[in-house]
Amino acid sequence: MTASQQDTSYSLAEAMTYSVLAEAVSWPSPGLVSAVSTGSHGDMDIYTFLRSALRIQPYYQAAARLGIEESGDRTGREDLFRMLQKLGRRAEAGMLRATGGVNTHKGTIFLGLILCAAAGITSQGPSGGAEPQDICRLAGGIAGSPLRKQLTDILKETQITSTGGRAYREWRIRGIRGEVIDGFPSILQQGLPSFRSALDQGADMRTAVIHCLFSLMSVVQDTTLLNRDFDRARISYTQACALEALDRGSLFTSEGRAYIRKLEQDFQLRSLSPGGSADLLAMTVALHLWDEHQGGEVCGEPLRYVCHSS
Ligand SMILES: CC(C)(COP(=O)(O)OP(=O)(O)OC[C@H]1O[C@@H](n2cnc3c(N)ncnc32)[C@H](O[C@H]2O[C@H](COP(=O)(O)OP(=O)(O)OP(=O)(O)O)[C@@H](O)[C@H]2O)[C@@H]1O)[C@@H](O)C(=O)NCCC(=O)NCCS
Ligand SMILES: Nc1ncnc2[nH]cnc12
Repeated sequence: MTASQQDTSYSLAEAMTYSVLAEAVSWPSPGLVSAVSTGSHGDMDIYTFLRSALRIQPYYQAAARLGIEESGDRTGREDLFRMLQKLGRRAEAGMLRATGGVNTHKGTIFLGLILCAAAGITSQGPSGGAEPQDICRLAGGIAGSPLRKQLTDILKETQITSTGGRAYREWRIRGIRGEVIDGFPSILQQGLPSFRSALDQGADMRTAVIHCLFSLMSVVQDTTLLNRDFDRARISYTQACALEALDRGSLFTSEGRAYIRKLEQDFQLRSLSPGGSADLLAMTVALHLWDEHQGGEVCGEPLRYVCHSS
């Protein structure tokens, strides 16, 4: 691997880690952990997320390197996914050591490794491109087939342990797997447009991040919401609340901000935590930063949007 390719893998991973941290610290985020709240969680706070995100960064870089290497010798997408799975399990083990056994970023690891690998591949293309739609489509190409097989296998299992697996068997809700299989429609159709629209209106990073969160919450089939109470109405309720927040102007109006403050209390009372939307939010920010900087140095120099919020 050349020095330039090493630099690219580092920059991709740095932007991904920045995005995971930006998601975690931003507020108000009903039910989620932030810099000012532990949301619906009694077992983790923002410092748990800081430790977890920094532990995961080397695995994001390793995934980007796998993508860069794959783009050269074409090891084949099934082999690449198998290597990412092994990396994902090691990253999860590292996360659990860093958090004392708490699941902060299981979904963020899964999504981030696949997207970092896809971004590694596109970075080696003729244009060195980092177009979000190209990266998301490629990510779906890497993981789609094995994930569709996982869903088929779930229907044959007698003992389903994971929430996502149960949701698929009971209601055919595909959750995180569906997002990847379909090439991240929630990000491309909702998350990225709302994030960029907020930034273009002059919003600071925190405001744009939270506006994007509500945009994602309004459409995502987030099976995390089923962890505490396996009732699919929790998904539709969360989507309806997010839509209402957007209709009232999101963080851009006093009415929207007042409604969101009420949601924070309501989600804690109902023990709702939209962790899946939080994962997709982090991925949205990373795709935006990659596109802004075409895989070059992202966080090492003042960014138009990041320094805007400083
Ligand atoms: C492929 C897997 C990730 C699938 O895992 P699983 O079968 O367990 O599926 P789910 O339970 O449905 O989802 C797992 C996590 O994925 C996030 N998520 C859920 N829905 C979506 C969605 N629609 N879009 C995107 N992401 C989604 C979510 O993760 C986040 O929430 C977790 C924190 O919330 P919390 O409520 O605290 O969760 P818990 O602590 O578990 O509950 P409590 O104890 O607090 O009550 C955190 O993980 C966030 O990231 C879901 O939790 C899995 O099979 C897998 O990882 N496989 C191995 C690795 C692999 O295959 N890698 C391939 C390439 S890397
Ligand atoms: N900020 C956050 N709070 C709770 N769960 C999460 N999963 C991902 N980000 C999260």
